[in-house]
Amino acid sequence: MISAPPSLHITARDVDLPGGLVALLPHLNPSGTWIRGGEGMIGLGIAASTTATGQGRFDSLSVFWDSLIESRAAGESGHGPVALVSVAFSKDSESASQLLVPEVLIRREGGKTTLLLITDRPEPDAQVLDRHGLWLEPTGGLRATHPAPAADLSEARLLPGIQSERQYLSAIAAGLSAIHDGTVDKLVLARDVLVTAEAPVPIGTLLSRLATEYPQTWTYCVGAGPGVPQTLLGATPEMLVRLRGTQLSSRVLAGTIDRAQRTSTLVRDAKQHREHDLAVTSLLEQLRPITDTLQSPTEPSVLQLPNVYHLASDISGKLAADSSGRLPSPLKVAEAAHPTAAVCGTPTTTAADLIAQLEGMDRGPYAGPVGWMDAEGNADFGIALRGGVFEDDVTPAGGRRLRIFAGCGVVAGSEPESELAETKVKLKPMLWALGLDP
Ligand SMILES: C=C(O[C@H]1C=CC=C(C(=O)O)[C@@H]1O)C(=O)O
Repeated sequence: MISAPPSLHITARDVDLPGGLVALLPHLNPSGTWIRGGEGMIGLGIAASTTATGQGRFDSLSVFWDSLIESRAAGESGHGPVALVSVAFSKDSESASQLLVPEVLIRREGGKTTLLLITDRPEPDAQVLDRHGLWLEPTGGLRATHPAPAADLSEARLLPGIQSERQYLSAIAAGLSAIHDGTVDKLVLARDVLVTAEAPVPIGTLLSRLATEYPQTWTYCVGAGPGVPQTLLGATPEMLVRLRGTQLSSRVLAGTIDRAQRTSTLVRDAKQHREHDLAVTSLLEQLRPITDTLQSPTEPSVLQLPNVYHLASDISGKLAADSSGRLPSPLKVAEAAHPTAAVCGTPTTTAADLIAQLEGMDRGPYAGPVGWMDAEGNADFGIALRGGVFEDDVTPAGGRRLRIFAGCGVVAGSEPESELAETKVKLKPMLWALGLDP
């Protein structure tokens, strides 16, 4: 854990980024990203960071963030810092929840690009940019100083994870028994697979592949860089909470078919709707105490991704202020919303206990909140799905191991073999980005 610097120096300027964020990614080694449809942000380096575990992980990250915002050098640019955050799924996880403030943030919104430099001491801008492989032309164009590294994934191999496919099928069968005896109504069971790469895996390249192929999703990364406990990355289609001032929105997904099938199969399937409705209900119940209004559509729509179709409900609402007029902080809202029955089950606590028993693994940040927040209380927290975690050991040739996760909602009527097949389709984006699913 790196402690907070006493004050951060922030400079901001508009820049030109002719090729956009995604084209720049392969040239860089990001410490964080959040990109969708070419907009969002790339973070480089780390100006401040912290980690937390346990029941109080949201609170610990919040306390660090509040003190960081308060102690920043005021008035330099009118811009506050931005933090990239990932929170472990479970209070019992050994994996660290992370908050990091990048030293360089390239942010693109509405076609406009802003460059933020956030340092713990005054330093020439050119020096900071050079450290991260960037150069700012006198005319305002932001350029990469290095060519993109070649990604040699020819030696990448796919290995079984903690559970074999057979064990996963048994876990689903056990989950179905718990549903039949009335212990739970829904349970989301996940499994992992392992990818080993002999050569280094350029993270910027992986992220740019995901962002290009899956533009409807949020391409996320938190933690790449020296001194950080883990690197989490992926491309999630699910938004836990998006906050803009008092406005809140969420995209709940649950109910899935392979893209090879017809959308009508999904729309007409009562089991898929039950699975979806439980996820929507859980989010609404969890957000109700901290909101003044909440609206959800009467019927879900169908979200089309290159690999799957999902039932989707876009929820919107207004945050409630407390008696002193203060809105809940972004991490408080994420904590209230997490975990929904899209990734846990119904009832939540019983489902979480069963998940821990039946999956036999630590989910780490998989299915936890991931995203960013700014000093004004705006935030995007997605759910860390369709992604994986780089393990910290590196082979002598610079090779890495990446653990990738996928899960499925199990309700009465679910069939273990179909759920296993669904996890394979959900693993596709990451495997494809790694050159393992041509
Ligand atoms: C748990 C995952 O997906 C969730 C989100 C969308 C659809 C889901 C489903 O149909 O089972 C899951 O609830 C995952 O991708 O690992």
